[in-house]
Order: sequence, then structure tokens, then C-alpha cells
Amino acid sequence: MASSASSTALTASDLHAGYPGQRVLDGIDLEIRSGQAPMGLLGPSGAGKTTLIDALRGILKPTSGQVMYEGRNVSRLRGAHRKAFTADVRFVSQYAMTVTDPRASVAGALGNAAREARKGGRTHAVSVAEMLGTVGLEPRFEDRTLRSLSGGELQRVALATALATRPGILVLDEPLTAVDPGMRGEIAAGLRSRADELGVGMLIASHDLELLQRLSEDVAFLGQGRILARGTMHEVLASTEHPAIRDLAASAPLAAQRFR
Ligand SMILES: Nc1ncnc2c1ncn2[C@@H]1O[C@H](COP(=O)(O)OP(=O)(O)OP(=O)(O)O)[C@@H](O)[C@H]1O
Repeated sequence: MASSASSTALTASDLHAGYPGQRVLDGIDLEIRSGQAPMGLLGPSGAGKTTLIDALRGILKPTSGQVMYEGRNVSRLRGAHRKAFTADVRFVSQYAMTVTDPRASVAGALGNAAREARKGGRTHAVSVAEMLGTVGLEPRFEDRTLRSLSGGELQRVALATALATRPGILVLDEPLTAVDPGMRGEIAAGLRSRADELGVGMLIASHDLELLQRLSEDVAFLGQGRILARGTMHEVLASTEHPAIRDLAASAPLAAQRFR
């Protein structure tokens, strides 16, 4: 069965957005595409990463510019078009699974996600145990209820569940904040390889240099409402003409040194 996820693209063009009395995004151009290497979105706290993600998902209307999906403006998607969009472009925030029934089992949540994928005509040949393995969880977690999981375990199950719906694009906002920093690299590597295998395009917003380094060789630095630098982590951190990048490197000197 052919996957519908092969040609998904989400494109922001000259995107301006913000809140009453506050301009946050000031002309953002970027494209996330299925089948391409993940893109990391780096930026200090308050830079506008979540604002950009909210505009990408169509829940924050741009003040000018636009976000397009399949030839349609995402802030104007309604009915069947919005349904198709939410199935094809999945968003996972650090507040994992706030709307899912906490009494559901992990296997139940993953099974539902796989069913949803099949219903939407998207191929899905990855077992529940394999999907858990992708985020570093052992098969014994299958029978646990969601409410019995720790915050970090729940974040990992949320990621596995989003992947199991087999979207074209996955947009992640600080997806591993509750996970022990020492484990994030390994989980990121597992996620990257599964996303590559399934052809899922990804955007990952985080201030965690290590996490983004493991997930992507294409990192965009958001500051002053704009993409100030883009490239490998090494290239981005070398853009020291921008004070925001100098400050970030200074705030995480050990991590930054490793990428220099
Ligand atoms: N609903 C809102 N109303 C007013 N201002 C907001 C709202 N949401 C965010 N902001 C402001 O917009 C700016 C960008 O916030 P945003 O959450 O997008 O940044 P961020 O890069 O995701 O930060 P963090 O890394 O801390 O999550 C901040 O100054 C924030 O206070």
C-alpha cells in the first residue's frame, strides 16, 4: 500500500505573528518536508519557538505572511481538510498526552495510533514493541497504564504514539524535557533512525544543543523574531556576530565546545 506521507510539505513564507502589543515572529521562511532530514529549531527562551509552532499548526493566525499545506493556508483549514492536516502533520509538546485517557494502557494507545494510520491509508509495519524500542522503552511497558508512567516515560510514549500514527511530518516542541539528560541523546538517535526509515519529516524545537545535534544536521537559530543562522550545529554556533548565539553558547559552554 502506498503511503500518503511521501509528499507532505509545510511551508512558512515571510511569516509574521505575535500577540496583542507584542510582535514575536518577524519574517520567517522555512519548509519541513517528509522524506528529508529533520530540522532542529534552536533559540533562547522567549525567542518564539512555540509561537512559530502554533502558527505552523494553524492555531495562531499570522499578522502577515502564511503557512501553506497542500496548497492551502493552514489558518483557514476547516472540516475534512483540517482533519487530513491533523492526521498528516502531528504535533507533540512537552506536555505529553494531556487529552488522552490516563487509564488507557500503553499498548492500547499505540494500537489506536496504528489503527488510525491504517484507516488513513498509511502503511504501518512497526510493532508496538518496536515502537517502544524506538524511544528506549522495554516491551514490559506495554501493559502499563498511562497514569502509572513517570513524566519522562509518558513523554517517550507520546512520541512513540505520534510516530505510530505514521504522519508525513512530526513537529516536536521540547519533547524530552522530563527525560534524564543522559538518556536524551540515545532516544534522539532512535527517533531519528525510525523517522528516516518511515520517511517522516521532523521539526524539533529545543534549547538542548545535544538533543538537536543528535537529531539533525540542519539547525535553524531563532532570535529577534528571525532565523539568524542556519546549518550544522557547528556552523550555527560559529555565527558569533549574533549576541543571542554568543549568549546561548556561553550558557552551555561544555556542550557548545563539543560542537566547535
Ligand atoms: N498567549 C500569549 N500572549 C502574550 N504573549 C505571549 C503568549 N504566548 C507567548 N507569548 C510571548 O511571546 C514570546 C515568545 O514566546 P514563545 O513561547 O513562543 O517562546 P519560546 O521560544 O517557545 O520560549 P521557551 O523556550 O521558553 O518555551 C515571549 O515573550 C512570550 O512571553
